[in-house]
Amino acid sequence: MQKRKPEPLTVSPAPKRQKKASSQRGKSSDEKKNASTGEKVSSRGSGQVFSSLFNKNPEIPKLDLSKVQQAKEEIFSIKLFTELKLHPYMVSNLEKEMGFEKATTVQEKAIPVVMKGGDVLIKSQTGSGKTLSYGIPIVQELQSAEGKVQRSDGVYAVILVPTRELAMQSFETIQKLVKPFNWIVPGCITGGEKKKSEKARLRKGVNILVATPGRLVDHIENTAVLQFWRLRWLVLDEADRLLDMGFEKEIAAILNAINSQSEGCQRLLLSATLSQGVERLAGIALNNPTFIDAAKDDVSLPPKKEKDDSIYIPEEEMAQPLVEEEDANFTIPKNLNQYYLIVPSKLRLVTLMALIFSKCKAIVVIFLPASIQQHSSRAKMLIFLSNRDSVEFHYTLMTEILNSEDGQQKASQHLKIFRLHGSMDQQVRKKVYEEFHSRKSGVLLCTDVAARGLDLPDVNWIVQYNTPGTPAEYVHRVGRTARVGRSGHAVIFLAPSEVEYVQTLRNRKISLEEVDHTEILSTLLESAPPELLTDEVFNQRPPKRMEEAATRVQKKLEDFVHSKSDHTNLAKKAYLSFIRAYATYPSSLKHIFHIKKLHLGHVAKSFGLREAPSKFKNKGTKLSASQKHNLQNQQSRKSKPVKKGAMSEFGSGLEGSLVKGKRLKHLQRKKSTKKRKIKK
Ligand SMILES: Nc1ncnc2c1ncn2[C@@H]1O[C@H](COP(=O)(O)OP(=O)(O)OP(=O)(O)O)[C@@H](O)[C@H]1O
Repeated sequence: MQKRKPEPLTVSPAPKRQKKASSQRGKSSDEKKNASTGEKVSSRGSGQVFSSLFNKNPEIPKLDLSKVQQAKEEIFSIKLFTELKLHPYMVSNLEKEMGFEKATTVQEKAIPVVMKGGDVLIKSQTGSGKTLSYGIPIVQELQSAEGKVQRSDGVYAVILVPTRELAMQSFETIQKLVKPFNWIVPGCITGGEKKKSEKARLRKGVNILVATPGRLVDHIENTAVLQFWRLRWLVLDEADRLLDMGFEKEIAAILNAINSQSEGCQRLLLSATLSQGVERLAGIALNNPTFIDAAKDDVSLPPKKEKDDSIYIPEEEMAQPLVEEEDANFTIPKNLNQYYLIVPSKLRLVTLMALIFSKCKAIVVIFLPASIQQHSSRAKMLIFLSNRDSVEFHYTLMTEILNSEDGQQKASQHLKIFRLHGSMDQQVRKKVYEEFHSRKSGVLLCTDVAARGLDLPDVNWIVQYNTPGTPAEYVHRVGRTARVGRSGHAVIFLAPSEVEYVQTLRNRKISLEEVDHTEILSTLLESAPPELLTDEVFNQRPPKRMEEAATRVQKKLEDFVHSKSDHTNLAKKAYLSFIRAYATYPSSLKHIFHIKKLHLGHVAKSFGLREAPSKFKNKGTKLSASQKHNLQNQQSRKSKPVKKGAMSEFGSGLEGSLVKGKRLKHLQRKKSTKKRKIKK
């Protein structure tokens, strides 16, 4: 049977304006008709009056936007790896073991430049093969070094990445690359793993070290065997993220430790959203770097800057947030279809459920012998949420709603839900990631811990249920699909007060098509699980209209939230975290994402709550002085760098304090004694 691709969201003309529902005044207390749907809704059953979803919603603004011409970047070059002057074993490994014959554009441009030496900044779209663009030259150089590399030599290359999952992924790629040169030993150290076993591996010797910043600082401070005398490469993958708020102290400590020991290594900074802001670091840590933009033909040599890389980097110098350049254009994968949904807050949750059911429901599960059973092409979906509490709430809601009492998934569902965020136990995080990575379908509810770098095969839908902080993070999130030339879809949910974000993206040459949220809701009629559409309050008659179906599903969700105090507390916690996260948008986006533009009662409904929790309860959208004070406190706390010991969202395990002055002086003293260079 022909595999069906999940059809893209239906793209419809700009949405019809919402009809203002007539008031329901004068109705009897327990029998009300939903004015716009005619649906009889009563307070029987759940003991609560269930307010209508479809009245008193803000107008849906009509956007007449012309398409913008997105920046183009050809993924593949015409160059074969055989033409890049690589060791024959390297080429056959790439071809036979990894299945790659042709270099991607960024690999063709970067590999020769990196092999020449000198610092390099590499900008190329998500999913374009940047890992190999630094991995191949490093392994190529190490395997050809005179005086064969010994494990006991220690670290020749450090590869820094912002998350544990990305560290594991990059480490696995390096492991594949060194297969023909098994005397070169790679290693990986990340927060959450056992420090003792990492120490043991470092003691035995690691030549290419992949690490998350927090854990590397920890070992710099506490593992004497970790030395940088022979370091030849320092790679910052997702460099703009590593140099942004939250990692600046660790990066400063790492650079100082390296500068105090190594004779000056080659620095490589990569990201799909590398902006000129990173040059600021270049002024401190890079030596006249070459700038490679895979979307451009030329390779630019920035102006000469004399600098002494033995300069100690004062931590405060690193503490300034990188300013995203207003005019930085980002390249979006060619085969990525991007949409936006303008959804009133009251309808947000039920619209999300409708999207999940319609994209991930079992299309047709063909009952054939397992050997030839085809996977029906249900979507494999990432859903980005603004914080861990929201992930936990939606995960609990969806898994329980879709599972029968005995925990078995209802036959009609075949919908596997996963969750991933920085507060999870590392072993659980690893198991969840590996299982989701291996599946053909399913839904991963996640925070931005999954936004960058992860190469998750078969992901074909990205749903941004909460808007990311910056356009750069938007680019990385949607970049989890449509990788290396494949196709994919991405949709972002926007409240009517947030539609200006579409223009913010357009200013970066990112063009989205509008989808009418009522069309998504209409899919409930055929794809919502039947048990969500009928119950004792609503008669068993299946709903005939979208509004009826949406009302019934929302009621089920609210009944679940109010059925147990644990559920209600989870929802309240998620609601409060959402409000707090909302207060932390960067100042450049504050005019779009401002708490006073939200109707908190409607926002509460999107967490299945029948009224806004008292802490932020208000009739209109104005916050009381104390609430404003609370939010401003939250905001100032959030904008400060992550405190030592605090768990950053990327779970980088900031347990270790930073490299102390005395340790650094000890390292510097040792610099003059022991130095040995690998001759080329
Ligand atoms: N030359 C190549 N030919 C085909 N596939 C490749 C090639 N090089 C890398 N890939 C594959 O492309 C995918 C994306 O690679 P990689 O994760 O390095 O991209 P990236 O540019 O680092 O993405 P991101 O910006 O999201 O971190 C991986 O599955 C990788 O195995």
